[in-house]
Amino acid sequence: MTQHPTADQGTSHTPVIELRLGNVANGGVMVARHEGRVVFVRHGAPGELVRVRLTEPGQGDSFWRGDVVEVLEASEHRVAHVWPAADALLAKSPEDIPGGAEFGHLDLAYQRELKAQVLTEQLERLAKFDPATIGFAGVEAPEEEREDGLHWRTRTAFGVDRAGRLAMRAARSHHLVPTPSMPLAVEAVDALGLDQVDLTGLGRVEISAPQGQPPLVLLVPATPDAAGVKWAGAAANRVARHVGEAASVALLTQESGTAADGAGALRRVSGRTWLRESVDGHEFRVTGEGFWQVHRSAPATLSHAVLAAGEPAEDEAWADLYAGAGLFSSLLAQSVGVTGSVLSVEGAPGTHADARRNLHASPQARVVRGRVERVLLEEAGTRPDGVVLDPPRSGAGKAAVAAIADVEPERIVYVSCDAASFARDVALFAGRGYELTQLRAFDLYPHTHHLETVAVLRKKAVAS
Ligand SMILES: C[S@@+](CC[C@H](N)C(=O)[O-])C[C@H]1O[C@@H](n2cnc3c(N)ncnc32)[C@H](O)[C@@H]1O
Repeated sequence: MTQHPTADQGTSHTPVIELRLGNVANGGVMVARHEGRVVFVRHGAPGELVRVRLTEPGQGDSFWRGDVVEVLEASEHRVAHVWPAADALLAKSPEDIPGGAEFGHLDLAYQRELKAQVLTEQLERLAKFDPATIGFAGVEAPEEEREDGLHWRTRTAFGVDRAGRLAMRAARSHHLVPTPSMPLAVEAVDALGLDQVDLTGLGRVEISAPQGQPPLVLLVPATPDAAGVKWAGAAANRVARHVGEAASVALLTQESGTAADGAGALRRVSGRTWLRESVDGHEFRVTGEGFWQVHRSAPATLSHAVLAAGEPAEDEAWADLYAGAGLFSSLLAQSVGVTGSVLSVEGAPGTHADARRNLHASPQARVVRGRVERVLLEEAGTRPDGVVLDPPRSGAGKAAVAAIADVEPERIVYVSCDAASFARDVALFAGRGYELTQLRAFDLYPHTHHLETVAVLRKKAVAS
């Protein structure tokens, strides 16, 4: 049926059209076609017949984007949204929907099916590789998951709206939506009641809430100049008074990029500026602005998957690249023992300092701060038994893949949180003679489109 975008209920700038949705694409959108043009649609499911409000469709655009506003024929996998505030069918406008729960209207098992389809499609398209050939069995639940997939985020970042309220950004927008409650976060986050505090003067509120420990509330000024820091300081005092001893409060006063870059100056307001995490009896200090896995089960789930994939053994030499606070390095150090070695490489200063402390009692671990691609240049010819890499969402990229391939590890364990950059890097490794031999995927971001993969790459056997 041919339909032209039509004005809908007086909102002439946001036309609504009827579409039959096709497959899921990377980013959690469904692909549909309208008069030959591709439309990427949020909040739907494959096969559904829906009415879609287009987002600023230009006649010259090669594709359009839109949001489901009404479901005419529903998928059998559609359920009541787990977070009513993020339900596109209840919202007045897409600008009123906080981002970060774009699969919340689908049952959990089906969310995992869609994630497996995206991973397969990315590997086929970017690496010309069919993961079924190595027995890829779909996306697994994390260890210790709740049936409803809620309350898993131990790290949650909020914005602050003009009225000084706790807020989250709408997806693909700068619009801030007041967010007094966040059901994907562990319960300790809502329990702080920061929606009752005037946060004027702050630009960001990052809450880290490890299990069994008081949370740390990290506050970032709305503007980084001296006046902005003063305003933020007053807000930080209000937060500290409100939470009392239930949480620590710190102010990040100088930023470069994100807090995880660790380049900021962390000022203690109350309590302490760091957290203690523990995994399988290993204790980790994590500085306020440092990296730690987000899902409460992620550190254990991923550590176990990495050890099972790489099988590090006594006496072996391993490298842990993009090592964060040393999560995998610690477990590798235990596996290789004092007669083995682990090179642990992390770029962010605060997180690197954490790794140094966390690996202090492991003389077999060498903790180096620097960019992976640079540090590995100095390791040429070392030929480690294994390398673990866990890069940020953008992946390792050409230079780091080349540097890893140059040291010729026997096996590579690649941990990734992005299907597209992972598939691109698999293709780069293939160009250097490494092939994918194992692949597991974990649903460490329930109700979002994200997933985590743990893969093994090995040098292809050369035919004699
Ligand atoms: C996804 S985290 C992984 C951390 C760790 N494996 C864990 O599970 O806790 C990626 C880490 O890589 C660091 N990083 C990003 N780019 C880097 C680079 N080019 N060289 C070294 N480290 C980098 C970040 O600071 C961050 O700590």
